[in-house]
Amino acid sequence: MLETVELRKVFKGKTAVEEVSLYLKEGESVGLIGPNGAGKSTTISMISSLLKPTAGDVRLNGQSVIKHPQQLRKVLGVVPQEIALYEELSSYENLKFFGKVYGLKGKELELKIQELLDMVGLRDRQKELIRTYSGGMKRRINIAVALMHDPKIVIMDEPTVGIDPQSRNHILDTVRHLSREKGTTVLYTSHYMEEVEQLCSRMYIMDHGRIIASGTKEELQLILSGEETLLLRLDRQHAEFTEELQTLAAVRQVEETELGLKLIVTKNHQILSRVVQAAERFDVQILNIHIDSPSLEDVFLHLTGRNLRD
Ligand SMILES: Nc1ncnc2c1ncn2[C@@H]1O[C@H](COP(=O)(O)OP(=O)(O)OP(=O)(O)O)[C@@H](O)[C@H]1O
Repeated sequence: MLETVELRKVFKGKTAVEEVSLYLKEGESVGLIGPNGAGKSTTISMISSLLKPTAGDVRLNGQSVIKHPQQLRKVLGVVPQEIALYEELSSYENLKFFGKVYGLKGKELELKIQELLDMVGLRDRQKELIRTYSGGMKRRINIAVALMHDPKIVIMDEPTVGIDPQSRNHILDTVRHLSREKGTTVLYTSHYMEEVEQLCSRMYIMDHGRIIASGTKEELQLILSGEETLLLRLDRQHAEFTEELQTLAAVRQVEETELGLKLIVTKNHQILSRVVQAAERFDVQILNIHIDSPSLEDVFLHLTGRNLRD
């Protein structure tokens, strides 16, 4: 349905996006995930024709839309990171205004406004001024605005950053509703892996302007199929013990986490006894060991050498 072909963007000699080719099939929800500065917003701006690519193409049903974006604009709804609402108007009045811009009127406009207010869970607050809303509520109305013209394709740029859990849940439910009930095609960018895992059937992982991996959750996990994670809960932190673990041949990565010391190791019968021996040598007590398959966050760490939210 929608695809990008080797998109590239250079800002004053600095490459922000390089060879980004991705596609969305009709009705799919696809994640675009990467840390801050990876190039997600730049990619979205090029897809939605707000920014001209240095090279590459954006195609809707095989037709280039770079020179003639009107066709895509009709079917595309973009939810930007910034809030673009009139603070001194109520959410109802904002939706009415934007609905009219899209050519809606009369009963059709009223029905659409109420449907969207329901969808984002703010029907009972519609008379209140936007300036009295929380950040999360504004974000939800921003989403409703982008949906006023019933777009077939919706692109959301990190819609849940910095908002309260209730608004976050409403936003995630809205995306599910769009996908399941309306068959909307969704491109959802985030740096929260768990959101993309929950909402999307496929994902693209982006870092330093490039797509470095893509596929379903299961396909991406195959990247680390020869490995497993060990989570060690210890009686105390011990820097030398951690360093010692890093020298063990089977250990790929060691990371201090809130839950304990996390190791990504090559599947290996002897690793547990080596870890236990090292703990004895440094007089560290292991309270608990949890063995698991690597998560998508681990895959990301493996591919990029850093955590998504570093
Ligand atoms: N208008 C611009 N002029 C110059 N450099 C820019 C411009 N817009 C983005 N960049 C740079 O391009 C790179 C990619 O930025 P982009 O905003 O696309 O990343 P992102 O993945 O969306 O990150 P974030 O989550 O922070 O929005 C960054 O290094 C950024 O500084």
